[in-house]
Amino acid sequence: MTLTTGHTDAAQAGSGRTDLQQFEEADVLDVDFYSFQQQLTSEEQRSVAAIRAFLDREVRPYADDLWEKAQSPRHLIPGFAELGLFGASWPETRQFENSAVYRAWVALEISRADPSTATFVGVHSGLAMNAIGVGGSAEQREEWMGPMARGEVIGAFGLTEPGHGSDTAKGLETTATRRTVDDGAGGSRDEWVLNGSKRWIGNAVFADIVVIWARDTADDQVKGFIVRQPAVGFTATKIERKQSLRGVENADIVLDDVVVPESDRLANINSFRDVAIILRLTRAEVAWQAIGVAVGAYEAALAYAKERHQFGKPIASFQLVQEKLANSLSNITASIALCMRVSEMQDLGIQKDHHSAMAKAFATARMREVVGWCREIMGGNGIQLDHGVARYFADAEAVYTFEGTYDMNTLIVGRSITGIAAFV
Ligand SMILES: Cc1cc2nc3c(=O)[nH]c(=O)nc-3n(C[C@H](O)[C@H](O)[C@H](O)COP(=O)(O)OP(=O)(O)OC[C@H]3O[C@@H](n4cnc5c(N)ncnc54)[C@H](O)[C@@H]3O)c2cc1C
Repeated sequence: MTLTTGHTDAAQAGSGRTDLQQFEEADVLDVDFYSFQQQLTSEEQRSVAAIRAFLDREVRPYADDLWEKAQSPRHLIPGFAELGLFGASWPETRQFENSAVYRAWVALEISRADPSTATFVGVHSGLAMNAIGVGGSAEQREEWMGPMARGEVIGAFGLTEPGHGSDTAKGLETTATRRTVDDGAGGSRDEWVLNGSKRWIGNAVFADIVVIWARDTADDQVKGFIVRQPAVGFTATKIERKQSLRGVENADIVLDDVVVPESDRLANINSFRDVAIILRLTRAEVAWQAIGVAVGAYEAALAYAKERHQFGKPIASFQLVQEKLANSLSNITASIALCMRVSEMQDLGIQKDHHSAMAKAFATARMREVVGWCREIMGGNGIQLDHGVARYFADAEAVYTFEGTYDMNTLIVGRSITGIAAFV
């Protein structure tokens, strides 16, 4: 059934098209409202298009199902590797020279299709590969980066502990004790003994290597260790009954006298300051992931608003629904503008902790508003997986919290404004 709104503009009457048809044809349907993607090179644009097509084919149709079953999309690892999703920022593993803005759009696209899949990729390629890329020696990079880019080795990143999330820099309790042992051939070798526990560690139940952050009992500084799996004394137990990012398999980890050779200690990590370099890089990408969550919800709500009729009209014709759609697109557009600059600053080598902290706090707060409005547009159907918004609505909560909560990122910005750290 074709509906009109009774609008009688002469030009429109001449065109013979209804208000709804004109609305459908208008370019406001494109979420890249200010054509930000024009900044990508043609090679980057082609790659984003190929990734989007893969996601539409292989991820979108199954995302709700995996979410319900609380399973990671492990079967897609070869496809992701072929598309160059792993290690795209590193010269030794990238498929072509690319910008941080390109990688950011890729993060947005994956999250737009499925935030759990984006987190799975983010943990492996962002956190674990960056830990080795930033903190590893030439030999460690040589050993791990290629196999990780090809998806032959999957990584996890173990920082958070049951008692320490926001205060890991100060509070980290997991210990690393260095010792020298007889090598059985008349010489000696150095090794480390790790003890403690970790919580929320993504991919850890099936990862081939888990980067564990622990405090050196000799100098009290945080060091990083590549723990090869399986390892004696290491257990990872899947966290069940999550209600957000269910497609990410998170684990509680126990380290009970886990022995790691000195050659598997990340050679260039000397304190938590070095860990912060990794978090700065990934935090900016999580801001883009948040935009993808908002876009996914917005697109589903927009389609629904045009289909769903109440009072004899599509609900998209009601001013209050249009306000929610307009505010959602404004939030998305403002977040993209902010995050574009942060990504450009990364390429320019001038991105600081407070820049990515502001992007993460801002984009996740705007995302949370968008998923709320989009859920509301769907009425009762908004709480059911089948209608396309509920998953984004639930997933937004974890994205708001991990890689530094909204509060902590805001306080990092506050520290840069005032020179006073409110969180020590
Ligand atoms: C789905 C998911 C995946 C994750 N994946 C990983 C992973 O792969 N690896 C990993 O290491 N970690 C991971 N995390 C952990 C994540 O980084 C932490 O949850 C996050 O840092 C917050 O820590 P917390 O949950 O312990 O909360 P807490 O630190 O206990 O914070 C609780 C509340 O107190 C507030 N708060 C704390 N301190 C202050 C302060 N000084 N001022 C004001 N407010 C404050 C916080 O903002 C928050 O609202 C993951 C978490 C989730 C949910």
